[in-house]
Amino acid sequence: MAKPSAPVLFFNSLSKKIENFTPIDPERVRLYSCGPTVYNFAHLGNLRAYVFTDSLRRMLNWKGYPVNHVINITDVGHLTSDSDTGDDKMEAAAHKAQKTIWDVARFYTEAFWSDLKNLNIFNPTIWSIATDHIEDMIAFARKIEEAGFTYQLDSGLYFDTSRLKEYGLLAGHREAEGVGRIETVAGKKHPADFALWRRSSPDEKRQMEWISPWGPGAPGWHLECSVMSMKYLGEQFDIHTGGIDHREIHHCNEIAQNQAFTGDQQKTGANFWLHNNFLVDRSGKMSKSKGSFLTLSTLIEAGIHPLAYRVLCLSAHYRSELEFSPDNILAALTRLKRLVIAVGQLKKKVQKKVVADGEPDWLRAFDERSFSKGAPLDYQRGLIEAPLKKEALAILERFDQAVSNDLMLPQALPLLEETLGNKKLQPEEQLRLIASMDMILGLNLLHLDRASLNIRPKNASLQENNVLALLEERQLKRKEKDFAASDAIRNRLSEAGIDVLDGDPLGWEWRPEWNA
Ligand SMILES: Nc1ncnc2c1ncn2[C@@H]1O[C@H](COP(=O)(O)OP(=O)(O)OP(=O)(O)O)[C@@H](O)[C@H]1O
Ligand SMILES: [Zn+2]
Repeated sequence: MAKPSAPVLFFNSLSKKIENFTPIDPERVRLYSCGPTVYNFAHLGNLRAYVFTDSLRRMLNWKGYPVNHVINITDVGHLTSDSDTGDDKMEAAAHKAQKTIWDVARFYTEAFWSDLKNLNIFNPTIWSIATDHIEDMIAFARKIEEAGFTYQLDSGLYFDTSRLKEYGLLAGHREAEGVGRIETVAGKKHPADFALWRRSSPDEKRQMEWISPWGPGAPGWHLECSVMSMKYLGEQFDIHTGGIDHREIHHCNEIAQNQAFTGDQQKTGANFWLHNNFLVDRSGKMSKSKGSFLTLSTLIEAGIHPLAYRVLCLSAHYRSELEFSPDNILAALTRLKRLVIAVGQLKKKVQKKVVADGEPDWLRAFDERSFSKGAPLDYQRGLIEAPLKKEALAILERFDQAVSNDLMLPQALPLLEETLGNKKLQPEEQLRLIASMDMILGLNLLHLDRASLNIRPKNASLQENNVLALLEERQLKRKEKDFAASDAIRNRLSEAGIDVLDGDPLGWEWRPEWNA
């Protein structure tokens, strides 16, 4: 366990209060995050949810806790509406693409994993795939049925929410706006009741179908998260995460299922329920159902490094809305570039001073591969932080307080710049501080270099070396005071999607132009 430090506090959606976090078992924090429905590419909003869970897990590891993290992949059962109406998202996507659901699921799961890698998000301890757990789901639903919490309709097996003393705790109460909004299915006793099993109708031809005691069909979407979280993390675990759109229905239903299954209406599945707010753009919540949406590939194709999006996410607290705009993402890219260039300069100074050849040991300890399995980071922190003196420790303490206080990353992030600008610190101390903080921020600052950040926009009609040659020519014209020629070059670059930055103190002379 790391040395005494700020207590970890989280806003718990269950109590709607900030609470002190103590793990059920200090030897292993158990964390479950609702995963994506793999019927399309993840949009930037979806990815915000996973930057959040990754930061959460990194913070817990940094604080000395080992973390057992499970994320599911929903490849079955999710309808276009969170209640039990609308099309099955996976079936509809497969029909449209004229592919099998399995092919669609595999394709978008891999695309999702690739996005996570580009965002420097660690793999969880377990990826649990919904369709690998159908037998478990049937057994779980049977137990709920035997306990008398269900009723059957032609369309399937339904959960009777009136059997619970307190359904909808997360949403506020039973008739809370979210719960009351649910559209109804014919025969349901209460609008909030939900399907545990959706029976295929005789005239329906579904690609994904399993035999069950309630006829052929597919599990209701909410079932998988109860089943897989309990299977891998136990009946009551530490933290459950998801976007706030899951708070009113999906998570209320998970809790209802957990309580019916265990027979204990005090149990809530997880002690802490944490919800990230939305990424929004001018038209509101970024959403797949809107048709066109932004993905990480959209950014990369525009010449924007994916970690600029991580910087953007870190700049807002996870419980606040975050606005996406071309200006915001380009500002985040500039911030990332400035950090990378400054850390690169620092690294050169340190390497020259400490050893003539090769990296010092503590820098080698900063290898993300060695801490990507959910293990605590005590050993790495020990090596990195051991020689820090008062001034540096004071910054580290402020960083600790920010990250421990309900993951206040927008307060933690500027401490990078503060460290880099602090003249009282030795370069080595600065670099050690950055290394420690980046274990949570995940910006890969010690390994990125300036060249890797200059991604040429896909549509740019110029090659990288042409850009540089034109920039040099422009500098020459400016020196010769031939401003007409220099402006002409600027315009030419602009037409090619390149925005020239004059007077950039770090000498990063261009950035992609982008108008989404
Ligand atoms: N705009 C957003 N901002 C932040 N998180 C979001 C946003 N939209 C969805 N999420 C979260 O992304 C995660 C993955 O969601 P999932 O793949 O089920 O999305 P979806 O419901 O298909 O997407 P959409 O809501 O766009 O149709 C969930 O935790 C969800 O709450
Ligand atoms: Zn879920």
